[in-house]
Amino acid sequence: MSDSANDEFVSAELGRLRDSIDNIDAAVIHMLAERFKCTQQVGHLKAAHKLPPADPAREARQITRLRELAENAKLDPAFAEKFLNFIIAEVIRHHETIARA
Ligand SMILES: C=C(O[C@@H]1C=C(C(=O)O)C=C[C@H]1O)C(=O)O
Repeated sequence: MSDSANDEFVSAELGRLRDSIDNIDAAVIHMLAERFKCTQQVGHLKAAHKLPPADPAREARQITRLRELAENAKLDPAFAEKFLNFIIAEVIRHHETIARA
């Protein structure tokens, strides 16, 4: 293959893969937005019934489940756990804000 044909192939492949990455990123954002809509409702329910913002037992069950899902999907389970903990920390922050309001 000539250099210029090779450059064209590489740039078409990069474009094709980046189009998929952009679609996946959009799906992740939409799914996260839906998740936060649910967790906001949980926050209001907890505040109305004087329940604590965090539920460590529930979190432990989610982490076990997500690590297993990650392993089956060939995703690093440590990364999956860090990602879930990052999201949960933000949810708990929201719940604390709702409880104070
Ligand atoms: C959403 C909840 O509140 C918190 C946030 C969680 C989450 O984002 O998944 C899980 C447990 C709680 O610490 C819940 O209790 O279900």
